[in-house]
Amino acid sequence: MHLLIPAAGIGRRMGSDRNKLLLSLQSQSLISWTLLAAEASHQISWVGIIAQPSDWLDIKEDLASLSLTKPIQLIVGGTTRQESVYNGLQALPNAAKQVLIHDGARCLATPKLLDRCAEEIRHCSGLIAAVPVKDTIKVVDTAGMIQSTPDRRNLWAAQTPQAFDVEQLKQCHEVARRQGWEVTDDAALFERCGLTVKIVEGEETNLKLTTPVDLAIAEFILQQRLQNVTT
Ligand SMILES: Nc1ccn([C@@H]2O[C@H](COP(=O)(O)OP(=O)(O)OP(=O)(O)O)[C@@H](O)[C@H]2O)c(=O)n1
Ligand SMILES: C[C@](O)(CO)[C@H](O)COP(=O)(O)O
Repeated sequence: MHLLIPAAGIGRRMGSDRNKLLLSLQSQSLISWTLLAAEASHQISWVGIIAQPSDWLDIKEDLASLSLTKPIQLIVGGTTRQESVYNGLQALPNAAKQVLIHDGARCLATPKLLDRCAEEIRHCSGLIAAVPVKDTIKVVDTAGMIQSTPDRRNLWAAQTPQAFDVEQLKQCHEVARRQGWEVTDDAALFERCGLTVKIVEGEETNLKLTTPVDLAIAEFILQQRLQNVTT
C-alpha cells in the first residue's frame, strides 16, 4: 500500500517559528514518529512525504538517523493541504491503485490503525478513520448565536488515515480545482462528488498536534507508551 504524508504546513496555530513537524517530542521530531508508525505497519510498502523544499534538509537528517527500510520519496508541498495532497497524487508510482493519506501532524496514530485502514480500502473506494464526538456540538452564526444542536449520535470527528481509490481521488481533485472548491480533508471532495466514504473506527489518541497543549498531551501519551514497552 502506498502512503502519502502531508507535511508541508507551517504550524501557525502551534505558534512555533518553524514547521511544527520538525519540533521534538520525546527526543524525536513529530515527522519521525509518523514515519516510525509507517515503518512498523505491515501493509505500507512505499511512503511519499509531501513537504516544503525549505524543510527537506531537516527531514533528510531525520531520515538518515531513523534508518528506515521502506522506499521514501520527497514531494514538493503546496500552499494548502489540499494542494499538497494533489501534488502527492501526481507523484504516486503507476502501480498505486489505492492510497492511504495520513497527516504528518497525527504522529500518534498506531501502525495497527494504518493497517486496518489499508486492509479495509481493498473492499471499498473511500474511507476515513474517525471517532464519535464526545461533546455537544453547537452550530453558531457570525453574531455568536446558536442556530442549532445537531444530534450527537450522527457526529464523528474526522481523522486520518483516509484512504481512496487513486483514480477516483485524482478525478475529485481535478473537479475541485475546476470548481474552486476548498476543503480540509479528502473525504470532503469524495462527498461533494457524490461518492461514498466509509468510517473506520479511529483512535482517541490519534490527535492532530495543532496547538501547544496538544504537544503536552502527546508528550504524556508517548511517555506512557514508552514506559509500557520497557516494563
Ligand atoms: N500547505 C499545507 C498545509 C498543511 N499540510 C499538512 O496537513 C496536515 C494538517 O494540517 P495542520 O495540522 O493544519 O498543519 P499546519 O497547516 O502546519 O497548521 P496551521 O493550520 O496551524 O498552520 C499537517 O500534517 C500539515 O503539515 C500540508 O501538507 N500542506
Ligand atoms: C484531515 C484532517 O486531519 C481531518 O481531521 C484535518 O481536516 C486537517 O486539518 P486542517 O487543520 O484543517 O488542515
